[in-house]
Amino acid sequence: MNMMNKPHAVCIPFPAQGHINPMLKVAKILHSKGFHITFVNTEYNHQRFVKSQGLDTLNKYPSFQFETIPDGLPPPKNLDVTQDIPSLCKSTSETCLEPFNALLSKLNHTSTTPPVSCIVSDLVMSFTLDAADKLGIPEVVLWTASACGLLAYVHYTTLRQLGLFPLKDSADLTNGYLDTIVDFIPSMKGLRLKDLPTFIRSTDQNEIMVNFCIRETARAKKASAVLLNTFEDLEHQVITELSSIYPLVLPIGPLHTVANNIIEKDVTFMGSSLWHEDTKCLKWLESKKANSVVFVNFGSITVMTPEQLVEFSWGLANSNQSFLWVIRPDLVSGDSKMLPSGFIEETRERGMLTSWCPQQKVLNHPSIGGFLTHCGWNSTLESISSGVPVICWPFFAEQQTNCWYCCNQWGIGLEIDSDVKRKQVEKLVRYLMVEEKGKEMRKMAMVWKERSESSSSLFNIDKLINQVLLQSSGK
Ligand SMILES: O=c1ccn([C@@H]2O[C@H](COP(=O)(O)OP(=O)(O)O[C@H]3O[C@H](CO)[C@@H](O)[C@H](O)[C@H]3O)[C@@H](O)[C@H]2O)c(=O)[nH]1
Repeated sequence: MNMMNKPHAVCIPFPAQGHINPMLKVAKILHSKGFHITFVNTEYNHQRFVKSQGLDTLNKYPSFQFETIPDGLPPPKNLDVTQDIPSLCKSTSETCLEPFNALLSKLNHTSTTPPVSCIVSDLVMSFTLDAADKLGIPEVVLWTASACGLLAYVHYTTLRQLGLFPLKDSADLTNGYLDTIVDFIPSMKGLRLKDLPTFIRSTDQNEIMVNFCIRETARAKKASAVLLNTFEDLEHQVITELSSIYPLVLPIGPLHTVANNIIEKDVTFMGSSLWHEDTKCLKWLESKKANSVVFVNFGSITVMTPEQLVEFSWGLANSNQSFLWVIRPDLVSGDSKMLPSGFIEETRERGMLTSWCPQQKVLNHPSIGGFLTHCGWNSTLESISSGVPVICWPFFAEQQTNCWYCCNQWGIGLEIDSDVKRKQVEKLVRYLMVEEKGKEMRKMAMVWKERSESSSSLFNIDKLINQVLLQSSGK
């Protein structure tokens, strides 16, 4: 197709690793289907992206270009950290519309680029809907977390109406109140308040994240479609419920495996990590027996205390199992970030530590038998599509909801108490890796892997392109 006649999708993720990964997959899929792509990062993340991927890689294809807008925050001192999420939510919603409008106008006045015909935005960047409105082009929004997470956020308003948010007293955080069963969210019976996205655990009715989530999930109703990085079998009831709330809901996941079926070789070269990936661990995994290694990784945002680091360390050491543990440079809060003395010596023969790894490749390695995870949605879905059961230590946001589904609905998860203790880590790791029940969970995870491969997501991607993006742009 002549370059100037191509439909042109501007893809804009929320500026965090767990959002960039799935958006880049969508962008690559659309590129393979003939779209010209402009991928918009924040200036800060683009610098990190250039550092980890290399400028040549990013500039390789004229029909897949990168642009930036400022995030509205002062630049962090360190180039390798995840920025504060509430601050990013506030600043993107308050400051990004103007530079985004200016960027769209620039693209529309560039003679070598086809006019922008649609926007694919993160659902939590709803300022972009105003930009699409101004240009009279369609916008679809991508929800990068679980469908159950989205439905729970949609019901934040109900929690407020019922007086369950804000909490009456901070004592409610510890006195058992969070065990209250929530019975008013259709298709999500049996969850407790503590299984809902964590931002409602506050006595402040102006809590930034609660108000942000209420606003963004409501504004998404204006989009032409809501894309979900999940698959029908996994979250059927929740997806049906969401379809009664939003005009068009399209499950198109797991994006990382669906994309493998579609993406042309040309753009597979480009990774999406903001950190440099250490690939030595893949070699190390080669030396291990099938299903014998626990993979430990808490995503890009989780922060733990030095005490929690110590409990995990001794729990892993005492389990006597092999492990690959990713400790991000900013994983531990405070000044004392040391692993406990004696830990390295004790685990030298069976433990490997690194600071960032190619996670999907690791999870697909035959040596991996279990995943100790924070239950970020990408990690959960990557584990499911690799047939690997999980031990969950949810940190914040909708990770608690994902954990509940892993443990109570999908049969692939065990939960570690938030106040983590070494004894429980040791016990659950051994349970998963050695005991019969753990083997059953691994079989269940394999069932989900197969179901994820035969999902209707490919059909939904065609529907997205033919009935939404191309229809409305007249291409
Ligand atoms: O060493 C590593 C560590 C992580 N990853 C990748 O980084 C992503 C991490 O995403 P996720 O597991 O979802 O964790 P977070 O970074 O914490 O994700 C944020 O975004 C998710 C999607 O919206 C939400 O589900 C989470 O709650 C939110 O914290 C995944 O694709 C991983 O494969 C790597 O490639 N290498």
